[in-house]
Amino acid sequence: MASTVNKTTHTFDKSRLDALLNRRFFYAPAFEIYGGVAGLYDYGPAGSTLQANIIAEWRKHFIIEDGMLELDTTIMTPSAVFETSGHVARFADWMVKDVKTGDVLRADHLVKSVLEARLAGDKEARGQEAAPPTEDKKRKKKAAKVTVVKLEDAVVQQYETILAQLDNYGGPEIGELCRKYDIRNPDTDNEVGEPQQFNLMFQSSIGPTGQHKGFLRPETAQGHFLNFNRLLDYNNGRVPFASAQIGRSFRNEISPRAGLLRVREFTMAEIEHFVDPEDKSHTRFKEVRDVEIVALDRHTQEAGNSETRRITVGEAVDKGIIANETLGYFVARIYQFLVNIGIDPARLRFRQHMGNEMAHYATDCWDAEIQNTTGWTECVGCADRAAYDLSVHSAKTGTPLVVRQALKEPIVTEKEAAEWNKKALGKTFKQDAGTIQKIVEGLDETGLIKLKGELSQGSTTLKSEEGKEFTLTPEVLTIERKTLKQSIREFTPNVIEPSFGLGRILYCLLEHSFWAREQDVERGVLSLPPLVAPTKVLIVPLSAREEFDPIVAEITAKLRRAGVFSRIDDSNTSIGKRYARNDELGTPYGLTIDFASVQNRTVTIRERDTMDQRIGKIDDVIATVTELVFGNIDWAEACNRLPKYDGVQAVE
Ligand SMILES: Nc1ncnc2c1ncn2[C@@H]1O[C@H](COP(=O)(O)OP(=O)(O)OP(=O)(O)O)[C@@H](O)[C@H]1O
Repeated sequence: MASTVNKTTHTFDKSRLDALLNRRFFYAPAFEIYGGVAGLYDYGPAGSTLQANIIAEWRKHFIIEDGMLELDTTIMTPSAVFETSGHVARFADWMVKDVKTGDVLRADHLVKSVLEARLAGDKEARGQEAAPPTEDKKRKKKAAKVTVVKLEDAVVQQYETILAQLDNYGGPEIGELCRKYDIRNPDTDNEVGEPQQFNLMFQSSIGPTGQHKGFLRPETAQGHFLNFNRLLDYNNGRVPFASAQIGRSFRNEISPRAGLLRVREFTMAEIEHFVDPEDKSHTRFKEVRDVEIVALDRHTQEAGNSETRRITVGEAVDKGIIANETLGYFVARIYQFLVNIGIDPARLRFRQHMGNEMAHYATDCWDAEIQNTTGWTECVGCADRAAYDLSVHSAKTGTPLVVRQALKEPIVTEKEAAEWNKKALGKTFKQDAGTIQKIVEGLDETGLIKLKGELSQGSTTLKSEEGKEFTLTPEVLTIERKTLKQSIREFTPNVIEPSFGLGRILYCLLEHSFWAREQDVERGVLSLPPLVAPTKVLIVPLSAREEFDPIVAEITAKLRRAGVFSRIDDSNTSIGKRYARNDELGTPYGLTIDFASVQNRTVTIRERDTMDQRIGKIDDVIATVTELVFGNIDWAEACNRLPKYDGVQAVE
């Protein structure tokens, strides 16, 4: 970590952060000069590099560390794929319409915002917020239409229970809540109609005829499943293995109003870990057993509250709170990744899905939620999807998507088996022969024993699905007990899926990193860790005089060779202003080049958060800053190596 600095006195101000992100072009509404489109954003240089650095760390942390197989599959997907996966029927959210204006709102979000606003109004009425409201609180209050009204205790309790269980409700239940609690459109105060489902996929057509329906994918997962056989082959036919993909996804969100937290086009990073359904242990689980997370489990929420507990991943798996080791392994690795890139661990929790919230086929699901000014937001989903996806694609296409495993010890079993006299079968039953064989193949052990008994008495009668009857004799069919040796085990693997939304993570990281110095509240500082900061080192020559050029060139080249991304700021403003500008960009270190640099070959290094400055010989400072950037040392260690700069001294 770079430094310790007291940022606690600073009150977070979202409007200042938004202004900074816009001013420094981290991101901005797309097509702005055409009026923009809700839920579409462009990233500028700082935002793009920040995202690229988060992705680079993601690749290192997951793909390289666990030898995952990387994929890049298509976005445009034929309709059949999403019909089979269930997206065409079920990838939908509930929306409600304002009965007078026709404005469309996402139903669960409406209930949440209205009830939260009422609870905030109640809290204020009860005088629990003694401190005078800050600008930010006033702004939020206005946006959420908070009116200060004290509620009955029982009503407060009901609202809290509803909010804890909101993700568990379907459309009809949400409709009932709207009526029961008089939930209206906050913008107009009009009533809203019954919730209706709205499919979130963007539809398109492939080719000029318009006959081949397609969709822009709403997640990258299907590309992994459809390539399963090739991936399995690439992995020498063995499971477990994981595939990973980083790419764009598209969702036609109902009313995206939360900046990067809810957009219509975004970058996802997804892992599909294929595992034997009978053995979901993980060989590296012991390495993460002691990782402690804040967990909000299913039972707590279903009982109507939101109390969390600290628990190690090891204990959670041992007690069956997290379903299996592989899921636990990923929960821990997700925690480590998010904290490494700078997410505040005090504002990170893992929330388990409730029964109704989870897809019907999933066995367990945990969301990494990050707290920000809008509340707790799911940023990573981590689900055990069982064998659902591979099974449905296999059934639809007739392509087996299975693992065949040679058994160490063959399994020997005794079974009743049908023995056909094919000639007699064909002669007697002609075109019905196939149907008859199918009926017998479909019988279980008990059915075959029954048949055997009947045949031993002379004949048996079978009935087809259509109700046609066939009488069989021992001349056509006999049932015999046989010893069978099975040396191959065939199974459909289960899938554990961690799914990351990079925009949500990036935005929460910006919120967690943002603060302002007491002496300069107008400007902000982004305390991004060097690992992800867009620029690692700012090179600041005292002025644009030519005599500094050779040293600037030398330092730039040496940093480049060391793999440290730097930028030069030789603009015509004071050094203080140049540093302030780069504090806003999150640049962790600055090197100042002045006349002493030319005379004595010294430079000063400044740390962003403390503004502490140290001085040293050029090569020593470059070596130190390189180690700082790569996280090998912290600022305290840098201070041991380099003396404090008091503004005048030179270094021998
Ligand atoms: N509209 C969106 N904008 C930005 N990121 C998104 C959006 N929808 C999903 N994501 C990201 O993709 C990840 C995986 O998607 P998933 O389908 O689990 O989300 P979800 O449960 O549909 O999210 P929500 O309930 O918030 O709509 C999420 O954890 C999130 O980070």
